[in-house]
Amino acid sequence: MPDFDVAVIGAGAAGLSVAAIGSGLGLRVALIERGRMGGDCLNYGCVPSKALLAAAHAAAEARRAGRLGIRLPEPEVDWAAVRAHVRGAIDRIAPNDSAARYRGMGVEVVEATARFTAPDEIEAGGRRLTFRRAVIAAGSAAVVPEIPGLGAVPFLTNETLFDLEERPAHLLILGGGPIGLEMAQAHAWLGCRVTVIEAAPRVAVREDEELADGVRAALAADGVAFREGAKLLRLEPGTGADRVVAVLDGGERIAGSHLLLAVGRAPRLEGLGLEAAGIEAGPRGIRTRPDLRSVSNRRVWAVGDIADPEGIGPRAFTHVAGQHAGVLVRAMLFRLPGTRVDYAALPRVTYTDPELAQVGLTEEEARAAGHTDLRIQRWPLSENDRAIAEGRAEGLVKLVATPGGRLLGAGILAPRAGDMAGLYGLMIGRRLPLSALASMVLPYPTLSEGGKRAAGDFYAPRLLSPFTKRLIGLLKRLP
Ligand SMILES: Cc1cc2nc3c(=O)[nH]c(=O)nc-3n(C[C@H](O)[C@H](O)[C@H](O)COP(=O)(O)OP(=O)(O)OC[C@H]3O[C@@H](n4cnc5c(N)ncnc54)[C@H](O)[C@@H]3O)c2cc1C
Ligand SMILES: NC(=O)c1ccc[n+]([C@@H]2O[C@H](COP(=O)([O-])OP(=O)(O)OC[C@H]3O[C@@H](n4cnc5c(N)ncnc54)[C@H](O)[C@@H]3O)[C@@H](O)[C@H]2O)c1
Repeated sequence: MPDFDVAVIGAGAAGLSVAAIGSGLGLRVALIERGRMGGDCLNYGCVPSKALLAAAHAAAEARRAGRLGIRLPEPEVDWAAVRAHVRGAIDRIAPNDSAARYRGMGVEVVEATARFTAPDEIEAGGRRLTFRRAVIAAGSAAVVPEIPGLGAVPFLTNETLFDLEERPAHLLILGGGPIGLEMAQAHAWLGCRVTVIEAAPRVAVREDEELADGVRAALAADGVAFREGAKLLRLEPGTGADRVVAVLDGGERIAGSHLLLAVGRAPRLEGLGLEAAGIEAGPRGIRTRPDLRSVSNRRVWAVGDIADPEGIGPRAFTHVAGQHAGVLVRAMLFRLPGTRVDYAALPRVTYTDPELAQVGLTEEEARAAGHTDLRIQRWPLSENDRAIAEGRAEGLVKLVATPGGRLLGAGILAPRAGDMAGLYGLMIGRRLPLSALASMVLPYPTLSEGGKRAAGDFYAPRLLSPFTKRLIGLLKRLP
């Protein structure tokens, strides 16, 4: 008889969900965590980054109130108080993820590093735990790339950025993905000089180009400097307050006070003892089947940032960790056949202002997936009454649909775009046609009307066609 029905490695978003559901279903669950309960999202990711953005946003709102006729003095940024706000947000949520709460649920929380010692055994904190099923939820960590000179300069990652005691005078950010862009805008709004160095031809390179251009323009207006398509040759120690110098191909030298690495994430595979348990993994994570079961050890499953279902690489989001937990419970515990991860309606949001939300496929992704004939429906916020009333009319809703009106993807560039994303996820997931959105009654005036107008436009050519006009001509003669 194994010690545990389920042994979970990692108490981040993914592991916590699995442990809570498992113990709720009456299973004997061990949850092993070597660091802070709550993992990256709570301690070094979503929560501190959104808390910092909220503080920065308040400063930005004060500065731009002038567009509405309200002139305020330049806001004073109290860095220590901003940090206290960020810490306070983490502390407020932490009890939900705490060891005490999970022990109260009946979970055996082991505060130690876990490593497999056999296909059905884990060693943690000097204990050997046998299991019926193991779930690897060890997450991912910031990539520290091999750049000449990196070892000789101080650098930050998401694990150290939010603990900075002093406000950076000039923050150099390597990488223009969601972390780089969110942190660029937050720090610019908080009064730091910011330069983003991006190797790809443009920042937000995975996002729809039209929408990404809008994000870049907004950040540039906030004072963020960009070097796109830049090759960083080496890093050198600087002098005085400028502690880091980035030397680019072409000779440009950019001196900054701090350097943030935001060049992607790597699965935390090291030290897990995967070989001892015969668990296959690659650079993108634990190789699993679409139902998240390891391809090589039937007792083992993987969820969250560390899982690589079908070799497509991780989708590193907290909501994906939650989705994985749901799939795992159906496949591993209820053994429902056909259960699999499905990313067709997956949302992702870059929480800049305006936010960039994408649900399902971008136009480029849809074409790459073999949809050669697409209908692209756009609605600019400059045509949205609420956006105009609020003086925030830069942005766009862009729908990607089949010629028959099936929605494949929706991109939104707008304030709080993420809050509008759910509707499109539901449409794609339930295969609802654009007519469902076009005929929906939405409250006026709201930004969400933009999507309805974009969907309505899809039917406009048919509605206003000569055939319809002839039909109306006939119908009007009826008594
Ligand atoms: C700056 C930043 C901002 C982000 N913002 C967002 C956002 O706004 N929205 C969003 O959806 N996602 C966001 N993310 C992504 C999100 O944080 C991750 O997708 C999510 O945390 C993944 O959860 P996880 O449980 O897979 O891994 P993690 O949260 O990384 O948890 C894994 C846990 O496993 C533990 N562990 C690892 N190895 C071992 C071992 N051998 N033994 C014991 N314990 C171990 C680790 O200590 C860790 O606590 C952000 C990420 C970052 C870095
Ligand atoms: N809002 C959110 O949901 C949110 C926020 C932050 C992070 N995340 C998750 O975390 C993941 C990681 O975020 P990220 O921004 O670190 O990674 P990313 O992989 O999304 O972006 C990294 C960027 O760095 C660039 N890059 C790579 N090497 C470089 C180099 N040597 N020099 C210059 N640029 C280089 C890449 O071209 C890319 O544009 C995201 O993909 C996402 O899944 C989500």
